[in-house]
Amino acid sequence: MDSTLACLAAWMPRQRWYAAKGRPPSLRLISWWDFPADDQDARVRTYLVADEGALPVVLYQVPVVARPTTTVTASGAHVIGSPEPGTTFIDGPHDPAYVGALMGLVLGGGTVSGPHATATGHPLVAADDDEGPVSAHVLNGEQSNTSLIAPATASRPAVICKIFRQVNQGRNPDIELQTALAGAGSPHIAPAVGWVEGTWLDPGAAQQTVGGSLAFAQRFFSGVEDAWRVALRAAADGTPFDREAHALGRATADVHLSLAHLFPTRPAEPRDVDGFAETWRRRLSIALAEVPAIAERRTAIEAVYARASSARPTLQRIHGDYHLGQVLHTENGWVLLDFEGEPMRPIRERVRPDAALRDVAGMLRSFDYVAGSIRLDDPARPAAAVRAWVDAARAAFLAGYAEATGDPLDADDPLLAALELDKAVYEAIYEARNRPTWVTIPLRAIGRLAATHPA
Ligand SMILES: Nc1ncnc2c1ncn2[C@@H]1O[C@H](COP(=O)(O)OP(=O)(O)O)[C@@H](O)[C@H]1O
Ligand SMILES: O=P(O)(O)O[C@H]1O[C@H](CO)[C@@H](O[C@H]2O[C@H](CO)[C@@H](O)[C@H](O)[C@H]2O)[C@H](O)[C@H]1O
Repeated sequence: MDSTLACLAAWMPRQRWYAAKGRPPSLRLISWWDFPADDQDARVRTYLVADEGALPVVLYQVPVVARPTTTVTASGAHVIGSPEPGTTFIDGPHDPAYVGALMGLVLGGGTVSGPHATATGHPLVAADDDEGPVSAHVLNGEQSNTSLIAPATASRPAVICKIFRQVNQGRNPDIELQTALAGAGSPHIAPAVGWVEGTWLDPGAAQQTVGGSLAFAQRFFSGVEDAWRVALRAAADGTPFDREAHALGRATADVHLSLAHLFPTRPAEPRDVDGFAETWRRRLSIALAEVPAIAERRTAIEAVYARASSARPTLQRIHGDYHLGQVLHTENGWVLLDFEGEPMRPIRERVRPDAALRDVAGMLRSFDYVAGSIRLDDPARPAAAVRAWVDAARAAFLAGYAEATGDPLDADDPLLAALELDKAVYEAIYEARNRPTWVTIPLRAIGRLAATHPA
C-alpha cells in the first residue's frame, strides 16, 4: 500500500482539485471500495485518502482504474503512475470501466463496499434496464471537482455527474439545497437525477463510522453557455447586459426567497456579525501572508469591515460561492449551479445560515471580473467603456434583485461593501494559488473598494 500512496501523493499536487497548492500531500489511507467491472483487465477502486499535512485534515476521494501496463490505451495526461511493475493506475473518471460503474450506481442504485466503508447509489429517476454500461466524458475546464457528462439516450436526457473530490461528513450542500429547490418546483435549478452517499471510519475519531456525499447527478443542459461566457462576449462587443443582469438579479432573489421558505431563518445577533468579522480578519491575514501587495491597503480594508459591525441581516441558507460561472443561460432563463459554498471554507461554516447579501456581493465581484479579464486579454483596450458596462450591469442586477424581494437595496450598504471587499480578498488568495496571472483583478478591486469607503 505504501507504493500506492506514494504514487497518489506524487500525482495529486498536479490536479486542480488538490487544495494545498505548493505542498506535497501527507497521505493516510482511510479506506477503499471496489466496483464490479465487466472489463476483466480493469480493477476499479475508489481510495479515500486523508491529507494529514492540511489543517484541518482534508479527505479526498480518488477513483483509480488499475490495468496491466501493456493494455493501457489512456492518454499519458490521465495516467497516475505505476505503483508496481507491470500495473498502471489511470485517473478513474478518464477510464470507461470507472465511468460505467459510477454511472450504474447513480442511475441504477446499489451498494459497493470495502473495509469499513460503503458507497450507495440513490437514483431519483427510474433506470432504463436496457441501457447497458453508460458512457460519459469528463467536462473540461477549471473546476474544483470532476464532472462526467453522459449524453442523452432515447429514454433519458443528458446527465452531468459531479464527483466530489473533497469529501466531508454530512450531506453536501450542493445536494441538500438543489434537491430541496427542485422539489419545490424552482425553475432556476437543474433537476436532480440521483446521488451517491458513502460511509467510512472518521479519520479524526477511532472506530467511529461517519457518512457523507460522494457524487451528485443532475440534468445536463447541452449546448448552453454559462453567464460568464455570455457576459464576457457582451462586454467585449460593447453590448449592454442590463436586461440579462436584471433577470439574473430577479432569479437570484427568487432562489433566496425559496431557500428562506425551505430552510430555517433567524435574525443575526451581534455574535453572528462578530463571527463574520472574525472570518474577514482571518482571511485578510492569510491574504497578507500570501499576497504581500495587499499590505498597503490593510488599514482601509479594516475600516470597511468596522463599518459593517452594526449590521443585523436575517440569516438564511444561501449559494455561498456565487459568480457568473455558476449560472447557465438556458432557453427558460437563468439556472443556478454548484451550491457547495466557497471551496476554501470549512464545511461546518458553509452549511450555516448566512447573509443573502454574500451572494449579491459575489455576483457584483463577478461583473468586475469580466472587465478585469478583458483587460488581461487586451491591455490596450480603453478601460472607461468596459467600466461603464460593469457599472450598468451591477446597477441592473441590484435593481432586479430588489424588485423581486420587494425590499430596497442600498448599493452603499456597509455589509454589502464589507462582503464585496472580503470576496475580493478571497479571490486574491484563490488566484495567487490557482491562476497567478489573474491576481491583478482582485488586487485592483481591493484598491478601489477600500478607497471608496474611506475610514
Ligand atoms: N446541469 C448542467 N448543465 C450544463 N452545464 C453544467 C451543469 N452543471 C454544471 N455545468 C458546467 O460545469 C461547470 C462546473 O460545474 P460546478 O457545479 O460549478 O462544478 P465545480 O464544483 O467543479 O466547480 C459549470 O461551470 C458549468 O459550465
Ligand atoms: O470552481 P468554483 O466554481 O467552485 O469557484 C472557484 O473558481 C472560480 C474561478 O473559476 C472563482 O471565481 C473567480 O473567477 C471567476 C471567473 O473565472 C469570476 O467570475 C468570479 O467572480 C471570481 O470569484 C471562485 O471564486 C472560486 O471559488
